Amino acid sequence: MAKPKILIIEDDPAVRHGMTAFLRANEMDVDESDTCQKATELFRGGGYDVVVADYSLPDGTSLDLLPQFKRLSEDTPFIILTAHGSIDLAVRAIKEGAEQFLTKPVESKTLLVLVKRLLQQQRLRKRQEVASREQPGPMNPFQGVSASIRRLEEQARLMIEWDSPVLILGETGSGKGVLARWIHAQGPRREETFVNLNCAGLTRELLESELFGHERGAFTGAVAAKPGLLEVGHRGIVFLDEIGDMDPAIQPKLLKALEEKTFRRLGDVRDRQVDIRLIASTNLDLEEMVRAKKFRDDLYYRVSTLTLRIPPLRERAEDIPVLAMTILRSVCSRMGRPEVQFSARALEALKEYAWPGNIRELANVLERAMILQKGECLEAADLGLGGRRPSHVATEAGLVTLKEMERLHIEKVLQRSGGNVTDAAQILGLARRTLYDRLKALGIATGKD
Ligand SMILES: Nc1ncnc2c1ncn2[C@@H]1O[C@H](COP(=O)(O)OP(=O)(O)OP(=O)(O)O)[C@@H](O)[C@H]1O
Repeated sequence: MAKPKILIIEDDPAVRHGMTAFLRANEMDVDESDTCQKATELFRGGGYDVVVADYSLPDGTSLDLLPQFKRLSEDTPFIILTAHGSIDLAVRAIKEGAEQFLTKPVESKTLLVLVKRLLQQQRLRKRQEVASREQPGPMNPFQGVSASIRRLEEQARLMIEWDSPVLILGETGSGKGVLARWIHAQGPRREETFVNLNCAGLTRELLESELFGHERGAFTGAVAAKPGLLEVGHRGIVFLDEIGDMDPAIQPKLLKALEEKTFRRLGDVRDRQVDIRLIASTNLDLEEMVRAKKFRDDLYYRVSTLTLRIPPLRERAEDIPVLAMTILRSVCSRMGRPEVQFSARALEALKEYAWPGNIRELANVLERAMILQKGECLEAADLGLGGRRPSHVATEAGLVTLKEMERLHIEKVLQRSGGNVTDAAQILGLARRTLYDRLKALGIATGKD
């Protein structure tokens, strides 16, 4: 990954060299200028992530540069340094669009922290922009014509207004998260936060501190206090994915938060008030887990007040064409390609296949097909379903071969890591090379690393 690129504009050589050397030693790419003119030339070349400029320069001030630079690149943060900490100047600088104002002498470490924070904010902003462009609104979880999906929509609409918890049941990849987001977007809490947490694979300590937060010193490594998701989601919706995997020791605390609307951060002595709507989901049989005493019955009764069950794709094959076309359209637009159609045979193949990984698997198959084929029509052979098991062979719901399970699991982890193979390999406990070999053997395309 390219290093962040910083432009330092400072006419005092000692100060300039000091800042440059320190930022370079901290993995940043630094260009220097001692005048406004040279800085303008450099900045026009583009690609700067942060500008650090002394106020007073031999041929002008950084307030002369600021509006020009903002016109050229509005998103590049601008830090102004000055020897005279004047409130007036600071107010003008901020009004003109400067992100920060620092009084000299500036400690290198302070500058580094500030630059890093601005870089992080910039990254976050970009990610949010991308996300909002990719998803103009929440996805429609009820695409299709089947009676079961219409029934699900009717039931879900009845549940929107209330504060009672909702339990969403469904196989892996069937769209439980999409439905939870839809409920949030339609309901009275839509302006408030939606936070989600996957309870699977987290140690008890981590899950507890993620949910309830902790005070400083609550455990080794708790160097600062941190609010939990219940606090962050106050007034909004907390979506707990895979609640069946929640450690039994945490379950009574969650029940207390739901029933009494209070909870306690780890290491804290006082209760805090919280108002959340809980949406939980699982692909496990929670009732069976209650019978087997693996899940608390009181929590089960509380979270399952309102239950929605998403049918697996293979039970609503008539919905597959609509879903596939919607997903294909969004893949094309993400890739900047003109719209692609399915051949009649390809649609048949999609309907015949069992889809043990449900909509997630469908989306992955279509994305891979689009990466590998460049024409205007997707044929059955382009889908690569040949080696996979058609629906009439999958005799019992959810029963798949070990190889299919491996493929599904890898696809799921890749999805969670945003397609990043290095991160996925780490989650799977594999060497990156080994994961690449498995991807090749299973015919999984990633599109990026
Ligand atoms: N109605 C839909 N339209 C388009 N894409 C969808 C739809 N439902 C789900 N998807 C896509 O399928 C994938 C899986 O969806 P989601 O994460 O909601 O499933 P899930 O049931 O919560 O999965 P898991 O059991 O792994 O938690 C996501 O990439 C999502 O974008």
